[in-house]
Amino acid sequence: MITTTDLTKVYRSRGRDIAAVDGVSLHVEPGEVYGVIGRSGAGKSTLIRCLNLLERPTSGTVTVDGQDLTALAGRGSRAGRPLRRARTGIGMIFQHFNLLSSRTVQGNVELPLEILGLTRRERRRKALDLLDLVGLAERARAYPAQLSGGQKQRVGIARALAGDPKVLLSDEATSALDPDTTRSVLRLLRDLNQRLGLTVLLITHEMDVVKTVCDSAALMEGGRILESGRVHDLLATPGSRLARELFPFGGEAGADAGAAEGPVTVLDLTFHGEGAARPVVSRLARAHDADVSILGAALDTVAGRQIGRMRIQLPGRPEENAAALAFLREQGLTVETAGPPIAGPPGTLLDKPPAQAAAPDAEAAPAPGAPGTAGSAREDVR
Ligand SMILES: Nc1ncnc2c1ncn2[C@@H]1O[C@H](COP(=O)(O)OP(=O)(O)OP(=O)(O)O)[C@@H](O)[C@H]1O
Repeated sequence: MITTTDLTKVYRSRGRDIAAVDGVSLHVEPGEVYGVIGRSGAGKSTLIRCLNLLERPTSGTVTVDGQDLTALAGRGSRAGRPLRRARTGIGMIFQHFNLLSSRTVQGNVELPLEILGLTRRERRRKALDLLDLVGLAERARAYPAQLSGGQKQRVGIARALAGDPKVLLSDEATSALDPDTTRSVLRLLRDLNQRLGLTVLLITHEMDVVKTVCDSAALMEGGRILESGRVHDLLATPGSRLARELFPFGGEAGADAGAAEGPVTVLDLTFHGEGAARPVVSRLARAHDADVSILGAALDTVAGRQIGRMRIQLPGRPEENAAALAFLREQGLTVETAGPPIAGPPGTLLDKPPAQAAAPDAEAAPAPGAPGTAGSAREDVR
């Protein structure tokens, strides 16, 4: 539904060129919720503004619903007619809602309908339908100042849907909202995505947003995409920074490992699926007479599916534990041999260089299983 090819946006500032977006190639499937996550300055806002040609890219292409927008003339408010028409198929919502304070809720939703040339009656009917869709029909006559943040964002969403778009772009739409309101707005986005078949591309600095609502995600840094893919595939990818950020292992992973005598093997296990818990670790201990230490564990729901992660330690070098690794893989777990124990709080990996290329020793395979303790906390990578 959205494809960018080698998209680049260079700003010239104080005699220096800044590549805010640097060769980004993304592919967003129809009907998916796709999150681009990164810290402040990563280039997310510039990227999203290039997608609907609010900013004209320096080079590269943007195709939305089969149409190459970069081939159409103009940008921002100076877009030519074909680009303006194409833009009606792309709704956008903003962190600070961007509502007109002098207009009622209904008036705000009617604004794009006026521009589209609907009659007063058509506008009224459509605006009320849209407000109903976002659960705000009874506040149609209120003014923005009389609404909560979550209600304002719902108005923003209703307004963004006025042109019956196939694509909704969300520019940090929940960043100004508290966690409960964030969840309810994300639920609404997911609901609209499913009911209307709407493709949603959102940018965010909050891992929790990706974890709650995204089917796919990309990690952006320094204008580039470092990693991207389906969230569940990323969770099964050894060395994935996004997976580690999305779902840290929990506890003080690695805290005890340094105390071990002699060489050890530290393994990161990922359990997929919602089947009954299988006591894989105790079976491993029995079958291989292994002294297994659990260094950290967490169970959580990511993109609607239950996932468990666990870090364990076995005595001996990895080559001495080959049979144990094979046993774990036979159980359908994704197994990654961790390097030296990783200490430090979750949420710090985005500050580090990209992960090494995937180690060859892990496989994605759905399997039931349920390790340890509570899920991870909200992660803010800004
Ligand atoms: N109009 C501009 N002129 C010059 N530099 C710009 C302009 N807009 C953005 N930049 C620079 O491009 C880089 C990316 O900025 P951008 O706002 O896209 O990042 P971001 O990930 O959205 O961060 P934030 O969440 O803080 O908005 C930054 O270094 C920023 O200073």
